[in-house]
Amino acid sequence: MNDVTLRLSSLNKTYLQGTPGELQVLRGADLELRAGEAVALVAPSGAGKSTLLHIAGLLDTPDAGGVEIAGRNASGKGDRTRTAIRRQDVGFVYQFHHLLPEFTALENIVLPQLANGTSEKAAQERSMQLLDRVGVAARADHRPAALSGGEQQRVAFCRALANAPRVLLADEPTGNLDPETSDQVFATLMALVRDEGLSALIATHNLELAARMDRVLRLDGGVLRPAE
Ligand SMILES: Nc1ncnc2c1ncn2[C@@H]1O[C@H](COP(=O)(O)OP(=O)(O)OP(=O)(O)O)[C@@H](O)[C@H]1O
Repeated sequence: MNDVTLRLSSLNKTYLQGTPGELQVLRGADLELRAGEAVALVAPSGAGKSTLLHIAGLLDTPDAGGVEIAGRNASGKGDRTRTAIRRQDVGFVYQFHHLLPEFTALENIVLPQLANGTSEKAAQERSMQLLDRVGVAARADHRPAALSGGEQQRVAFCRALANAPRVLLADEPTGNLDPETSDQVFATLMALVRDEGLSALIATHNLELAARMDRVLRLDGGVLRPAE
């Protein structure tokens, strides 16, 4: 059985910049993320973590190499296919919550489900279950500005998982929180990842958090290697 939910093969990415010209960020990066596995991605600032996550989540394209998500090959596919794969099987979490400010916490989680064809009733139920799991159900009707930083990030996790993706990609998901809140919110994220049987690739500068995951990979010189 093929239980690889995210496969990155020989990814290359070069940015064209003014001076000195070209910057090669990825030089043959490979990754196999298995079902239910949480993997930390560590690297110095500017090494290419966000680039790798954007390519893995089909928000950007590599110059060469392949991306396969939940058994579907996205390489060389058009925007419609890539968007469909992304909507169904990829959830994103960023350092900042990026919730829509004019909608409530609940609505922020319901909306991506409606966009994916889920009925309003089912979307509401799933959203309330997720909010309950992260301990923010009592704040369902609050807008993001009326939530604490930790609560905002918990709601952002729920939104990322709204459509029950197979793969979660997170870029410094607790990087904007104070250490104590970061610790608690990270524990909530890991519990969600485990409950949902997700595969997660989580970029972090925090080596203590990285050590709580199943594996730690370092992005170094444009390739991924197991961290020492
Ligand atoms: N669109 C772009 N055009 C040109 N250069 C870019 C572009 N996006 C990123 N870069 C450069 O590529 C390198 C890698 O950027 P990236 O954001 O992937 O790094 P990162 O490891 O996520 O960094 P950080 O930890 O600081 O967020 C950086 O030197 C950055 O300046």
